[in-house]
Amino acid sequence: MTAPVLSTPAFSLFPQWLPVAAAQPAMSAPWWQWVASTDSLTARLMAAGEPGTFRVRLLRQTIGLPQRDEALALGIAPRRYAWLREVALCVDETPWVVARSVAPLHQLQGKGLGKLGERSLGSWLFQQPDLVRGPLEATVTPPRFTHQQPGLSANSLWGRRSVFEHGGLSLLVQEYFLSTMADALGLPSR
Ligand SMILES: C=C(O[C@@H]1C=C(C(=O)O)C=C[C@H]1O)C(=O)O
Repeated sequence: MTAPVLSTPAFSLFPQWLPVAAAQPAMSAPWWQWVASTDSLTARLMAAGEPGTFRVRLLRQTIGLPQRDEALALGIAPRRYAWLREVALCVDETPWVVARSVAPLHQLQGKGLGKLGERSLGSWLFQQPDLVRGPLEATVTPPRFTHQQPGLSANSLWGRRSVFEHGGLSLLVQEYFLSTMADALGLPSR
């Protein structure tokens, strides 16, 4: 199926992020299963690969300024410092997904996220009984945070984002599915 919205030249006039339902006409059914799922992506990737081959590779964890669209998604001022975490979710040492998570610094106290290291943020999040996930949005624009690793950003097929709420913390999670994952699982190009 062709992409009625995403492939038109006018798409550049649309917001970068679309509600996932608005992107569905441009998305194959196999990709919809991944992009629109609301359960733990970590758990899904663990189940999709050979047992014991899933790993979170920490690319960067730091304190810095969020991108403008990230601040808007979190409802914070753009010049407000945030906790930034960038990872590659790997199966058998191959990155399948790259993710960037952003949380307002002042909400992080006592959460212990600084010590997460290469343990999955998703595994921690989905253990929280009061966890609420906001609406999913999708994009075809490649991630900016992997620009210095061209192999990663150039291979992004779909991106998605949503805000998790837990115990006074708002955490924006953005995940980009790479063509390496499509190749390994026999998924279509989009
Ligand atoms: C939100 C989840 O967490 C995943 C794990 C991440 C991490 O360790 O930084 C980041 C984003 C997600 O891809 C999930 O598993 O659904």
